[in-house]
Amino acid sequence: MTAKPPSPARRFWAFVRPHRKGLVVSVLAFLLASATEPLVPWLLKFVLDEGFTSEMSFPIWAVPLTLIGLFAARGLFAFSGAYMMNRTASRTVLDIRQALMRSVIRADAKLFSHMTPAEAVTKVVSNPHELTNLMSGALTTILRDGSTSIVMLAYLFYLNWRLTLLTLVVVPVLGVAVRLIHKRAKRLGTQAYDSQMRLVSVVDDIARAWRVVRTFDAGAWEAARFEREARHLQRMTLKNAASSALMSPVSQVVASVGLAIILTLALVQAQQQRATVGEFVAFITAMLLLISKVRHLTDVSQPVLSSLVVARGCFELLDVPPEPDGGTLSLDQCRGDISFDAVILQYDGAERAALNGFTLQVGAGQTIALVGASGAGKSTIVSALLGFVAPNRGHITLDGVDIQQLKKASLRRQFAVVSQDIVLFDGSLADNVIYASPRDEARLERSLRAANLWDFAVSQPQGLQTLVGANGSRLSGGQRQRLAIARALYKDAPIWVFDEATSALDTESERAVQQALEQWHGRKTLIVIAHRLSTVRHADCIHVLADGRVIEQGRHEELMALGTAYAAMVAAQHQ
Ligand SMILES: Nc1ncnc2c1ncn2[C@@H]1O[C@H](COP(=O)(O)OP(=O)(O)OP(=O)(O)O)[C@@H](O)[C@H]1O
Repeated sequence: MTAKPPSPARRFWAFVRPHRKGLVVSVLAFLLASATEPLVPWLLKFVLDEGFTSEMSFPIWAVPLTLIGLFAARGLFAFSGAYMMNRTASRTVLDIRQALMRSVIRADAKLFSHMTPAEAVTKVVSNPHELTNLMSGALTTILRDGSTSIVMLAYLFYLNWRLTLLTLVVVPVLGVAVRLIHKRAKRLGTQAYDSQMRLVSVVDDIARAWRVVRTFDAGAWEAARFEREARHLQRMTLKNAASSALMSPVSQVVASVGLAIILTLALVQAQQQRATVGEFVAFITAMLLLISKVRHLTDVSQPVLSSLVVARGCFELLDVPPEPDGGTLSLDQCRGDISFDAVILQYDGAERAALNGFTLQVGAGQTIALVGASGAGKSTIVSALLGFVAPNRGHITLDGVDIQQLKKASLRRQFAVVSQDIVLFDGSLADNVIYASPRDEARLERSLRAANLWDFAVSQPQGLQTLVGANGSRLSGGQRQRLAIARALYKDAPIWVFDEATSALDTESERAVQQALEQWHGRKTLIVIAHRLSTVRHADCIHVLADGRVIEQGRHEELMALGTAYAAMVAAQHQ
């Protein structure tokens, strides 16, 4: 059983804690700023009392100087309080964002099957800011009105401790009412948060698939889908706000009960000649002031509640289990011998195994091809090789070592992969090739030339610094693929995997890439997956897959001579 995660408030505090010194300074500055407030009327009273007599006990210039000094001190304290509060808040936001991002980067791949990219953006970028803003706003109110409330309460005790103590009987009643409202507000707040995440995903879909939306003339349909979700969110937000807004009237009614009790008791006391009218008036005035301050304090509960809901939502990411690190062994640079031994692999929830007794031997430096109908299991082989999915049975080895014994990072270092769905980053051509490696101009040129993209790159006005747009939107399909190929080549890993990597290339580009790859033949292990069979005819061995296992294997000429599955596929493509 997994341990229950700490409450959102506790977690938030854990992020604020390292910056608590700044918070304390901010609180002190705010308190000092509010302590200067009574000094202004005091100064006026002093000037009026002392200054308008025949003998002044202070020089005239001292008055404007003290007044300006007082305001300057107040300004300084208020500024320092606000600055330190913002400093603490912004540093806390930074820490939360970093922790959330680390968690996403390390997360088990399952996370990405249910969290959309836009949800991740909201949780990592917006939520920490929103949460911290709400909390610091609430804290400022608590400091301002809380300190005055404490002073008022002390004054009330001083005036009449018995009556004050009696007033406090309403506190538990107020507590119960607040608890009930909180429970409802928390439930509604969570529903509103979930609804907001769904809305974010709808926007993500529409923005990402804008071409499809327009091609299918689905604008109205998407607008309706958006409106449904947006209206739901609006209703939930309103319900939540209404529920929180109940707090103020409920607390006032409860407070009025307290006030009624006091009034009655005070009148009874007065009847018995135990209190003067003056004392009574002073007491009631202080009490009314206290009630108004307490009302402000109860208003704070809404932002605090909302922030806890937001905190729960984004801190969920911290609980996502990280991807297991794999084994303990580390490989520096493997030779590139790969073997699959009777591997059975079935995805969670799938009806049948994607790999069903799959066996494969690849010698270091060989070029092998995997061909077969769609869904035969070719990409699953790549995922298994990279440790994204684990076999249910059988073994996969790299240079004779079971990959389960290797650390994931060490395993993945051995591969450069160009996958079916090209992913490019919103940077320049060069950034996309170098990606996360040290920059080496000669290697960059070599990779771009090998991918047949060099001429295009240097013909651009910005050259290698040409921006490719979001996910390479400014490039053609073939250019995107060639850029991904260049990135894989730049990585200079011992094993290259090209999963339908040249499907969008014209014949000339494809031939150029193939010729470039041939130069590495014998030095790199190359696994090519292709539907276009002309791409793989020169491979050292072609493995034909069906239903998760190899049904025939051999060189192109051998398989053609066999005249079975492969030959039939070739014939079909020549029709
Ligand atoms: N994440 C997944 N969860 C469940 N089933 C999956 C998952 N990925 C793939 N499959 C299933 O596993 C089988 C093999 O899929 P795989 O992607 O390996 O096929 P493929 O040979 O690469 O196909 P294609 O040529 O179309 O890319 C398919 O039946 C597919 O539906």
